[in-house]
Amino acid sequence: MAKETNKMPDLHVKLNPDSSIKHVIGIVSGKGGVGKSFVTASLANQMAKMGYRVGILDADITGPSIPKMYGLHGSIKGNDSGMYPAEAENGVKIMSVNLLLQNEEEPVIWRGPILVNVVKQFWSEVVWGDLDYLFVDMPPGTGDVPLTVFQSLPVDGVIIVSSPQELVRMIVTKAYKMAHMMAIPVLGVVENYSYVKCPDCEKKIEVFGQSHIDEIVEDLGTKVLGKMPIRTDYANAADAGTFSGVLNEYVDDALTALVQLS
Ligand SMILES: Nc1ncnc2c1ncn2[C@@H]1O[C@H](COP(=O)(O)OP(=O)(O)OP(=O)(O)O)[C@@H](O)[C@H]1O
Repeated sequence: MAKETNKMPDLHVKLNPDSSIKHVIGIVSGKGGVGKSFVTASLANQMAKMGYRVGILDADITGPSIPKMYGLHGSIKGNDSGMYPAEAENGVKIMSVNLLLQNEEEPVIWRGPILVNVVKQFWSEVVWGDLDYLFVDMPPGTGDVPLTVFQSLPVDGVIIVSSPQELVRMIVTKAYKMAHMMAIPVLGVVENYSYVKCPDCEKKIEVFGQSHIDEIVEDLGTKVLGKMPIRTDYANAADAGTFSGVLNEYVDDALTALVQLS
């Protein structure tokens, strides 16, 4: 009789043979619209500026916003080795379903198993080349795709993005616990929309109310890696497709955590 074992099966997918990736970082959030893609792209830009070779795997298949932020459209080429990611002006390599669609305004209405396979293919069939950091922009929540990324890719750590709102404790805790259950280290939390600075008097106005993130991270045993204000100049750059020129100055602690992985 076969011996019973408690060991979980290894579901890791093989990386494309023409690629080598030193660190895989998941950017997650418990709920939508908190600025996950914004934080992903901000970290990618800063790391690229520091001289690292950086890519973004857009795993937010049904709500992809990364290509538009960088002004990229349907430019994916392929050959027998695989698909080649698009390259932003600052050298960040990007793979997203929006770059594969003939009409990027067509909605992606795919069931979970198909979404999951696309994410795996973005790992196994994309010729990323040599990268120091691959950022995975996850869909919000704790569904099929985040689960697949955690099980199939060698994720070194996750950064949770949140906003200062009512339900934040529950939402951040869920994202934290999911990573913990998958044995993936949580590098910390970036709070977005923390405040807006009055252009006349420089006063910080907490539009979404007082932040509780410091207490929440302390309870969880993790740390705050940045508090980002609402910045219309950054938002305009994202809308204009010129985000590669944005060097977000509020994520320094996240950059330090990333560099320390090396
Ligand atoms: N700090 C900020 N200042 C100004 N605009 C911001 C900021 N953060 C995010 N935005 C804008 O808010 C919108 C939502 O951000 P983003 O797409 O990054 O959210 P998301 O969490 O990835 O969304 P989804 O859950 O749909 O994937 C975008 O238009 C983005 O440019």
